[in-house]
Order: sequence, then C-alpha cells, then structure tokens
Amino acid sequence: MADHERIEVGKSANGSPHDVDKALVDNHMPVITFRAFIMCALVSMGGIMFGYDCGSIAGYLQMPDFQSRFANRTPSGGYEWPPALSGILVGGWPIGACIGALAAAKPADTYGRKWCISGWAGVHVVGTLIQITAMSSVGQMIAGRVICGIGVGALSVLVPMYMGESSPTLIRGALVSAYQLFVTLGILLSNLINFGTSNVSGSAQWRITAGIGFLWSGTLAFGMIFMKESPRYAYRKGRAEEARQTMAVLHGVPPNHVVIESQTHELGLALAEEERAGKASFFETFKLPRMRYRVFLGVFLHAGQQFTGANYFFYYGTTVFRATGISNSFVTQIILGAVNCIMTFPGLWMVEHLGRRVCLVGGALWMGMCFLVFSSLGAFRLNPDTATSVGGAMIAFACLFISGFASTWGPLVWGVSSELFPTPVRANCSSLVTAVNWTCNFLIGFFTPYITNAVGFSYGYVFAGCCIVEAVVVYSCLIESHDRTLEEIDAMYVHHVNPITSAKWTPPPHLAEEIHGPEGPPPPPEGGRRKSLSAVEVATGATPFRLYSMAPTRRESHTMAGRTRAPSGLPKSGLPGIPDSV
Ligand SMILES: OC[C@H]1O[C@](O)(CO)[C@@H](O)[C@@H]1O
Repeated sequence: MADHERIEVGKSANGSPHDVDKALVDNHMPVITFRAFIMCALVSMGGIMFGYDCGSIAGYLQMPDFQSRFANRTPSGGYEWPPALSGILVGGWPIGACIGALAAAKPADTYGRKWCISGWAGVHVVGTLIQITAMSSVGQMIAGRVICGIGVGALSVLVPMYMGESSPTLIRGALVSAYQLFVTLGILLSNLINFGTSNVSGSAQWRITAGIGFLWSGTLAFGMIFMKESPRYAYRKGRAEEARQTMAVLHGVPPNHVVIESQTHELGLALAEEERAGKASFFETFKLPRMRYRVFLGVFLHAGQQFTGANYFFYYGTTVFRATGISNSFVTQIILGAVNCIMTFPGLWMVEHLGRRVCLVGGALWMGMCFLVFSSLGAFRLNPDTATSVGGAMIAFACLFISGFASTWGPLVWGVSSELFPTPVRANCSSLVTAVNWTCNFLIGFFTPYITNAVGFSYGYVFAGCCIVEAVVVYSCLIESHDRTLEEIDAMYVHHVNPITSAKWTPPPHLAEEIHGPEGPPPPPEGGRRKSLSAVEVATGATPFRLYSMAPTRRESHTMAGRTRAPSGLPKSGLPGIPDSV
C-alpha cells in the first residue's frame, strides 16, 4: 500500500466491534524513529551501570591510593586485603543487587516504570556519592557499594522490562537481547578507564572511575523524567489513549495506523488472558505438573552461570594476573573485557543456529577444559622463572574461557530458564532464579579471596568441576526449546519427553491437537521464527510480544495452571483453590 495513503477499512485490523467504522491508515513505518533511538540509548545506561560497577572493583583493589585508604597495613610497610574485607567490598554489591531485584517489581506496578527507573538510578547516584566521598572509612565504602548494588539490581529488572514494553516491534527482540551486551560494554568501559587512571597520582586513581559512574546513573535518573510511560503499563492503568499515543510516537506513525490499532488490541487480549490465567502463589508453584523439576533446572542454570567462574576473572582478574607476574594486569583486564563484549555477538547467532542444548553443553565443556589448563598451569608450572611464558599462556586460556562464557552461558541462561516456566508462575519463578543468580554472584565475590589464599590457582579446579557437572545435568535434564512454542515446551516437560532426543520430538497426533488446537500451530510472531524469551520475561513474567500460551486456546488448561477443564489423560492443574473446570 502506498505511503501516506489513507484507507477506509470499515473495521479495525482485528475486527473488534468497538472499532467498526474507524478510519485506519497503513502508511510506511520506519524501522526506528529518533524518539525510539533516544529512549533506547537512555535506558541502555542501566545495563552499562551493571557492567561498570561489576568491572571497576577489580582495578580499585590494586590501586595504591585505594589500598592506602581502605586496606590493612602490613609490618613491611605495604598493604594487604584481609579476605573478609575484600570479600565484603566485592560481595556487598551483589547482595545489594539481590535486595534491589526482589524489591523492584511492586513499586514499578504502583508508580510506573519510568518514575521507578529514574528513582533507582537516583539511588545509584547516592551510592556513588557515598563511595566517592569516603576518605578512609571502609565502612562508608562498603555502604556505598551496597547502595549502588540496590540501584543496579532494581534496574536489572526494570530496564529490560521497560525496553520490552516500549520499544518498536521491529527492533524489540534485538534491543532486549542487547541488554547483556550493554552489561559487557560496561565492564569493558570500567576496565579501560581504570587502565587510564591507574597511573594518576592520589585518589583520582579510583575517584575518576567512580565519578564517571555519575554519567550513567545521573543521565538515566534525569533523562527518564522526559520519557513517556511504558504503553503496556499505561494500558493496564486504564490509560488506553495514552498507550496508543506513545506507541504511535515511538513507531513514527499516526495513532490510527493499523499496526498501532493491532497492538492496542493485543495489549487488551494479553491483559485479559493474564487476568484469566491468574497468578499462583509461591508455594502453589511447586504443585503444578513437573514444576519442582523445572524450578530445580532454573535454579541450577542460574547458580551454574555463576559457578562457571566468570566473575572470578571480572572481580579479581587484576589481582589474579598480578600474581602471574604480568607487568600490567590492567591491560589483561581490558583484554578479558573486550573478549567478553565481542564474543556476545557470535553467541546470539549460535543459539539460533545450533540450539540451546548444544550451546550450553558445549560451552560448559569448553569452559571446564579452559579452567583445567588454567589452574594446572598456575598450580604446577608457574614460578618466577617461567612467569612470562606461563603467565601469558594462562591469560590465553582465560580469554578462551571468557569467549566460551560470553557466547553461551552468559546470555543464554536468562532466556532458557524463562522458557521453563508457564505464564501464571513465571513472575514467581523468575524472581527466585534472579535472586539465586545474585546470591551465587555474592558467594563468588565474598569467598574467592579466602579460597585463593588457601589453595591459590588450584581454586580453578572447583570451577572446572562445576562446568563438567553443568554439562552433564544440562545434557540429561534440559529439553531443547529452540524453535518450539511455549505450549510445546510446557507439554514436553509434562509428558516426560526424553531431553536427550527432545530436539527431534514431534507430538503424537492426539497431543498435537491438545497443544495447538484443531487449527494447528499458530504462525510465528512478526519477523519470522520464535526466539528465546528475554530478560524481560525472566525478570517480570511480562511478555514483550503476545505469547502463544496467552492465546485463548482450549489446550492451555492442562499444563498452564488453567482454570478450565484439564483434557482427559493429561495432568490437572493441581492448584488448590483453582477449580479444574469452570
Ligand atoms: O558478562 C559477565 C557478567 O554477566 C553476568 O553473568 C550476568 O549475566 C554477570 O554476573 C557477569 O558479571
């Protein structure tokens, strides 16, 4: 249809009766508008803040001015970090983040996404202020880290949620996946800035890096004031016209465009379906068919992501590589940060072409192998005479490890775990697994100094062992969800499909109809094949596009804690208080 051509369609794109006789237009829709670009650039600051905080501490611990203020003096006149101190300086941040992630959802539903994002970024500004003004009080420094963690943790839930709810359809999938990319970019930026300031004299060494942190959080806190509320949130609050106007502005089309009409209608359907499906309480979650198994898998994947050992390098890399005798460990940290950022791109391609199981099992085996070599070199070959060659080889294996992490377990775990959970329990399960991720992140941050003090580089064998266990568990327990609808994944777990052969599974005819209804499988969403769910769903249970499972098909009941009658021969919802038939 020609651009700007006005058409009378007689009724809405969805044929909804209330829109009959409304004039719709179907003119050209740009891929991205200036307004949408500014919105995305602004909220991506949330991802950068995550990575920046995570990556900067490694450098601080090695900076002489930071040590002279906060570390303990040794009898020889130097400085040392008692394990408890460095552990809490590093680990206080993920503990704060865990609290922030758990606290974020409720106020975001009450006050709206945009004001909460601005507010939590403001919390981060306060945390940074506390850190930067610390003269020699380590308690103040720790408090600042925890407060920054609270801000980042809350934003780790809200930023992907806002992106998913607001960004134009055509770029939504790419943008939401890009969140992990911004995290890796933040790590790299902090590594580069630490490198630049490490030779500056005085407290500017670390205060410059910390001060630049204001740029991300201050811009986000201030900039959000001028952003529009997420259309999905506005719609839920009964402000349908505002939602329509916002979508129109972000898509660069008039409010009566067919796409806006269709999306407004879908918001209505999604909301009605969510209300119909209801929410299961935390304990009811475990009574659903095979939910204990699936929750175990989700928790395992998130704990596993942390116990691959990636944060051993991101938090303590500078210390680790100084111990190998490498002259500038800040450079090594930059190399690791760059590998982490760049290798996230092939990961996005691999998961779509090789599938989840191959990526996760292959990634875990690869990382395990890298840690085996890394630790063996450090434990048995490293001595003052071999420091340059062995230290160099250790850096090479650390880079190979990070490549494996960044292209598999780093980004994939968030999407894969969310595909495990049916709609009514997704919010509960997602909070649980996010909290597990942050808690394990804390465990690595806190206990690493104790363990490395005791066993040195042999610590890497623990991570190697974890990676191998992870490969075995994923191989034996995780169903291949690539190119499957949520209904199929759900049914495959409920019907005990063998994970090892799951990629080739086709539903027997009677089940195919239960899954898809008599019309067969629904068409894929805009833009081709269905992709893994994003951090949006993980964090909130919200869905950036309308899920197949939210379509009001009759089969949903048997696996999705539905309120309708469970089809014969299939497990019932098992939820107390939710009747099997209505
Ligand atoms: O890119 C590395 C970063 O990614 C995460 O695993 C989150 O997915 C962080 O814990 C880590 O610091």
